[in-house]
Amino acid sequence: MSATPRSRATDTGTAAVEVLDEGALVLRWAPAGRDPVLFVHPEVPVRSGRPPHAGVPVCWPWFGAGPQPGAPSHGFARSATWRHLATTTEGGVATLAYRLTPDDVTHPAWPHPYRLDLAVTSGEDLELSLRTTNTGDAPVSLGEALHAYLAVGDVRQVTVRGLDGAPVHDKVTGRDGVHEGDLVLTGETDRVFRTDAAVTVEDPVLGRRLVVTAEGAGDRVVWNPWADKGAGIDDVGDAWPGFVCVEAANAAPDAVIVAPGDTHALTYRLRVEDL
Ligand SMILES: O=P(O)(O)OC[C@H]1O[C@H](O)[C@H](O)[C@@H](O)[C@@H]1O
Repeated sequence: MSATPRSRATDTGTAAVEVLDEGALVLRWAPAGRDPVLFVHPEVPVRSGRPPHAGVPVCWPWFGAGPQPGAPSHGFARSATWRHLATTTEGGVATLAYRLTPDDVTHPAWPHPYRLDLAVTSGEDLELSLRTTNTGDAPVSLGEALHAYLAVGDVRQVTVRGLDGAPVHDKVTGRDGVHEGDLVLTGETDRVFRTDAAVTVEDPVLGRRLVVTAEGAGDRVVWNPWADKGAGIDDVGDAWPGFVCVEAANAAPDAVIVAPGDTHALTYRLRVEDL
């Protein structure tokens, strides 16, 4: 059995946060007095060498299937061990800084020089800022996502708001269209919405509303595998009703081009409100 990955936990009294060095994955976050906001399977342990379906995986430098056959789903950053640069706390807010460069990991499917920085800020809100710097001398194409697993009481009872009017690609049916109204999930859901709108998840079971805002990302992805597909994912299994992924992404064909010397920033913010 593989080892438990190294994690860093900080509780400022305002919020508690835990981040794994592997994937720079925010595994847990909860403002003081609140239930956990991110999904983690209640019984299946997180293990080294296997990116968990939990917390906030960093998908980078592509989203979904890779540019070459055999390239890992969602890129190579989520299975790499990032360098922890610092943890600082000030006024009840903790910030953890992580970095990844080609000295740490490369992949033949994306053979470009880069510097990737993730700053995780845990206070009354959770904020993740993912900054990609092109340190080479040619433009690069970048796909990415901050793939948050939001913990909910029962995914069948939540209402996802904010997507009305957005062009949508349904990865389950292969169809394109325009989304109308609120989104209520009634089966396997895997949709890429071309919008940068704020998205809220109203959860009557836990009596709370999760508010997601993001910048630097042209897409919002909503995913839940439902029972059949969930059964084939060992750290989802029958816990599938306990989350909905609301991801901020630049998914193909909305990958971004980063010019030499430039930095592209993707920021994801999460807030909890009472219903
Ligand atoms: O199992 P993974 O590689 O972590 O991917 C989990 C899911 O991530 C995203 O939400 C994609 O849109 C889905 O198509 C994919 O199934």
